[in-house]
Amino acid sequence: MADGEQSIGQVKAIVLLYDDNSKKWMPSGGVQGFSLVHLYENVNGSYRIVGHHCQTRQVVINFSIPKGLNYHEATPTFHQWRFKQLVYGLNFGSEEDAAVFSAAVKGALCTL
Ligand SMILES: CC(=O)N[C@@H](Cc1ccccc1Cl)C(=O)N1CCC[C@]12C=C[C@@H]1CC[C@@H](C(=O)N3CC[C@@H]4C=C[C@H]5[C@H](C)C[C@@H](C(=O)O)N5C(=O)[C@H]43)N1C2=O
Repeated sequence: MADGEQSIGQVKAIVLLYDDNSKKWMPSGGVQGFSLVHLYENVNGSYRIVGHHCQTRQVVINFSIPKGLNYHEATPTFHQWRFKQLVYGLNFGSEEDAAVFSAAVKGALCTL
């Protein structure tokens, strides 16, 4: 978390990237498993989705939310979005976590 940022939501989710060649969802950072995914709000009004893998502590996602992002809820526990040739997927541990995170992202999007 950079200075001037605060977490306005955190959930556990598996962070995935879609591999167009193999047509498969691959774990971001190459290691299967859950990450702690935060939605950070910056004092400058911007938002980032940042996730750290629970075992490796790697940063597996560091995504600045652009105005007008199409955040797609494919299923109650799998949400996804496209940005610059990348497709991100969040596979949540529960429908509750998914709903909490989705509400936070949609709340952020409506301020952009
Ligand atoms: C117009 C457009 O871009 N549309 C995108 C979706 C989108 C819409 C609007 C805005 C943005 C985006 Cl991104 C699209 O359709 N895309 C983006 C790339 C891939 C895909 C294309 C085809 C396949 C077909 C099926 C589905 C898929 O991938 N789904 C379904 C749910 C299901 C849930 C969980 C995961 C699980 C973790 C592993 C695996 C499993 O279940 O084994 N799996 C899945 O199979 C997961 N696809 C897609 O999402």
